[in-house]
Amino acid sequence: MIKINKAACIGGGVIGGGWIARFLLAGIDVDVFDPHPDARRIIGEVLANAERAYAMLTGAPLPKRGKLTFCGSLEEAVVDADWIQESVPERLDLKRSVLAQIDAAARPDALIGSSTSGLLPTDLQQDMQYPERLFVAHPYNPVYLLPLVEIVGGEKTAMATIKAAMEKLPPIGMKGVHIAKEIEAFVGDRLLEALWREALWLIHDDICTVETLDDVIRYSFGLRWAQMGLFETYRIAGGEAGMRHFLQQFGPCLAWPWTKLTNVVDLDDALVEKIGQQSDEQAAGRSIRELERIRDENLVGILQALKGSNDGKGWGAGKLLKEFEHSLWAAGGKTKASSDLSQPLRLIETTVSPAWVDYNGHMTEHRYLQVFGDTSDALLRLIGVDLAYVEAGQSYYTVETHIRHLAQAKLGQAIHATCQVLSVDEKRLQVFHTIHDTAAGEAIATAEHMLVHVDTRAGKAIPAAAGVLEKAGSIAAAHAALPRPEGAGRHVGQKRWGTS
Ligand SMILES: NC(=O)C1=CN([C@@H]2O[C@H](COP(=O)(O)OP(=O)(O)OC[C@H]3O[C@@H](n4cnc5c(N)ncnc54)[C@H](O)[C@@H]3O)[C@@H](O)[C@H]2O)C=CC1
Ligand SMILES: C[N+](C)(C)CC(=O)CC(=O)[O-]
Repeated sequence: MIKINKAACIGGGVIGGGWIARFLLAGIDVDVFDPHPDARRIIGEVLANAERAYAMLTGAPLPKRGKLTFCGSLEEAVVDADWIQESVPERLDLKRSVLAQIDAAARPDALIGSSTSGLLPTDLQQDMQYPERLFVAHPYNPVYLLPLVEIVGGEKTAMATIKAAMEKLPPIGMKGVHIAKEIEAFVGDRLLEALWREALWLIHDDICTVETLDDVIRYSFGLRWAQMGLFETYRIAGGEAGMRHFLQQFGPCLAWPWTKLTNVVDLDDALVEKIGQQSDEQAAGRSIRELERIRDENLVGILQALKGSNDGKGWGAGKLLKEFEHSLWAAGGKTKASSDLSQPLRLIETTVSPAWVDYNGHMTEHRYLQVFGDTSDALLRLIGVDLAYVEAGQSYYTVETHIRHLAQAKLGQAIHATCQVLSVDEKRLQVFHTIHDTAAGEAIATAEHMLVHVDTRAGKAIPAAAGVLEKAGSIAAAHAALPRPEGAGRHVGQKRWGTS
């Protein structure tokens, strides 16, 4: 994969801030220029929310966060970047002059993406000396969670630029779609604008309030659209007769006066105030950052559900997340545990995600096994059982587990897991893991596992490779000096009634 080495973000508002978080969390250094006096605070808050979301999104080993530098000038920010993302306000004159400035200061081979929601790249590249490297990279808010980027070239954009831009998105967890012809608002915003236009008329005409309108979306087709688009959904809606039948049945309605799509509502003061008031009521006092956190939790839950769909192969944005995690394991999966073997190894740091919480309001039991499983995986990578080892046909399988629940883990709580290796021989690895409350340090749960080394193709136990045994053996030898964990070797016991 062709990676971005250094990014520059010009404009760090809603969208620029999202790009900054996306790059930094993918391990890329980012230089930022935004003259807004509160730029550092705003970007800091967006980044904090993004980090919170990523802690819930994935247990895969994220690279070390990139370095964030605020620059005093645009020129300073772009000078050594290989991807420059312009996200200044949506005004053609402003964008043109900013892009000309970027063009003059950037490396000749730098890619220059514009976040514009609808301006034509041909218009944006007018004042550039090297317009062949300019393209639209239109993202969706929040940029750090939603993977799509519409890539649109202008008349002077080189095909090599489009190709390079498309290739650089998967390593940061994003999906580029190349829009074949430039058109104002591209594809996504054309669709959103049609919906928005209609929505504004429905509020204007007092057909419903903003809350009712939003309920209509989020309780119905909004749920559908996260996993299948318009056409796949309508194919199913055509029943066994499929898409052709659907078009025959519902196509004629398009000629009926069901929409006001071609009329533009007058956003006069009265309508702005009406929508503003209804929106304030709907928000019920929640701040934008609070709303962002709720949105992010929901998006994380949806992405995780999609990752597990389709017989575990993943579906849509969930499949992309699965592939992204696979690349993270392959690249950074070499667990960086402390070399201090005089303590149990601290292997997993995570946060209790909303999708992990059950009807009792705390982390549900199978998620403990997930964290313990991740801890075993981290240990395995540490001793050399990485993706290459597994793909070559050998691995460890867990054959026995005993979990104890000692305290509760609540939503959003930071937790970490440690591992003490109890014993190792040619085929077996016995480990004792503990999940801790990171703030208080107390143990929340423990798990003892027996793992057996297998030939995965033959499906039988075989000795592990010499290098693996050597690494596991040295950890086990050091851990033998530690006190045997309280709870090791326990089974599920039951006191008899009436005995003390
Ligand atoms: N807000 C959204 O939902 C989406 C916006 N976009 C596009 O992203 C771009 C930015 O929009 P937002 O982030 O929403 O706007 P915003 O108003 O939140 O942020 C714009 C930022 O640009 C900064 N800025 C202004 N002049 C500048 C200059 N000369 N150099 C550097 N920084 C400068 C401002 O201080 C501000 O922080 C627009 O082109 C917009 O169409 C794209 C997708 C979604
Ligand atoms: C409102 N908007 C046109 C700026 C929206 C977008 O461009 C995409 C999005 O995130 O909805």
